Amino acid sequence: MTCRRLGHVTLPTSSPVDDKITENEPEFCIDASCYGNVARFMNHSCEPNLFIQCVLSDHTDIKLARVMLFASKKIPPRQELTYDYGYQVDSVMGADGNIKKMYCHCGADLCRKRLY
Ligand SMILES: C[S@@+](CC[C@H](N)C(=O)[O-])C[C@H]1O[C@@H](n2cnc3c(N)ncnc32)[C@H](O)[C@@H]1O
Repeated sequence: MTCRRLGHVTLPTSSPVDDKITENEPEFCIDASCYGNVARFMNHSCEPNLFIQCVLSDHTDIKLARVMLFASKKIPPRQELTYDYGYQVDSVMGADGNIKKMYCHCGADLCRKRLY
């Protein structure tokens, strides 16, 4: 099964002795291809009005933190909610092993031009 990311969320690895997981590799990703909530419709922007944060609420397992979005500025009514997906350019590989590119259309003045 391929893993389609809603956002690039990196959580700490479970154990330093787990040699399958490197320090910079996320252990989990959010896959909204089959199921999701309204957040699956939020687009990326290089100048977003939301930021993403992992939050612990009713337990202390950092691996199962809730991924929450918070306003980073005052957002007028009817303005699109966006966050920075946080991909590094050239960090996404297709099933064929080739680096995948996705161009950004956020329209921000300081747009980085690539999602990944
Ligand atoms: C979580 S979905 C966002 C909702 C999606 N736009 C829709 O209509 O259902 C993520 C996908 O939206 C598109 N997308 C989101 N932000 C984008 C952006 N700034 N530039 C280009 N494509 C974007 C990409 O295809 C990306 O894989």
